[in-house]
Amino acid sequence: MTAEPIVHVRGARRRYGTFEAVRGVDLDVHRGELVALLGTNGAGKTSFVELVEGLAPADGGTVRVLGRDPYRERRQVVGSLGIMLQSAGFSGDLTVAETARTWAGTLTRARPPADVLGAVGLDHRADVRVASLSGGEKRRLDLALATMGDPEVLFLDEPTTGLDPESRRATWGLVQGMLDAGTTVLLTTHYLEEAEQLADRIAIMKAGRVVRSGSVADVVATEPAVVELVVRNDGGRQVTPTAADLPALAGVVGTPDVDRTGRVRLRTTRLQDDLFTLLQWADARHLRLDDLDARSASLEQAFLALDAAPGDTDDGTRTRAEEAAA
Ligand SMILES: Nc1ncnc2c1ncn2[C@@H]1O[C@H](COP(=O)(O)OP(=O)(O)OP(=O)(O)O)[C@@H](O)[C@H]1O
Repeated sequence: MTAEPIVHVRGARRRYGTFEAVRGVDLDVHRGELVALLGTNGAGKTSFVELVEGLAPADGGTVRVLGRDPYRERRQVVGSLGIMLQSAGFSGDLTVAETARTWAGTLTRARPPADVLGAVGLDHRADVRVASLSGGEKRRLDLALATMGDPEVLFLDEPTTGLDPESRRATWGLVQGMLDAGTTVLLTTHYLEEAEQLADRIAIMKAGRVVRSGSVADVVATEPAVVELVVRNDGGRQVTPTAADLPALAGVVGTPDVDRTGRVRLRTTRLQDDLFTLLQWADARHLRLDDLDARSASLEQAFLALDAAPGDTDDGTRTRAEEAAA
């Protein structure tokens, strides 16, 4: 039997007045797994994550963390959660060390503050006032505090925004270490590379709904691969085929494009089958496929295609755009 997911959400909804920011979201996160929530600005990620963090009540649906309602049974779960918000709002007057010690005092069990600050590379800044930290250093302090209680479940809302590439990689290493130790993580991010690096599964939100979810490979597979090539005859001379000269391809999307230089470019949902057909076609005609470049879509291409696709919002509630138009 599959163990109960650590985070289990069905049909979650959240409204601000008449505007519905979270519109029936389902999501499971299993023990030791990292799920990354992606989506453009305003997609509803933070509004959703706050429901799971127990910071706001859902206006509909079921939200469970460690088997409990994180809002109504907050006292029972809060000690097992680590929460890194987009802006934590610590007092700027305290030093980094004082902030860490104060935070440790609020936890039932806390790792030594010096260890936690060391893990995020802030040990040498311990005596600096929080107000004097750079944006990236503040993010790292937020992460240190979120992980100080060795949480079973860690919520990270854009944890590496504003970090330089080195600190970003250091953060990924720290999160990976926590995953290896069995922590369950729900992460929101705008960095697709971060999701590719860390996530077991991703969920892409758009206008309050999850429009695609699965492993990165699953999500990327929904977007056509691209094939580019130049055709030459057996004497090495370039031949410029028209789209009609090319063989029928089972997975081709749209019409193959032949540019001014004779380079053929097509998109296909059946890369292997269509490459095989093209190679057979060329072989039978004593042609060569030169400069052949066949590549699966990137996560960025899949993400942008989903964002560009028209949304389905016909359920009686208003999206932001509909609100503005009303
Ligand atoms: N307190 C609020 N009152 C009214 N509308 C809100 C409130 N908080 C968020 N919204 C709206 O809800 C929608 C979703 O916002 P949310 O912050 O959840 O998106 P997000 O995906 O986290 O965006 P970002 O990537 O920019 O952080 C947006 O249209 C936002 O303007």
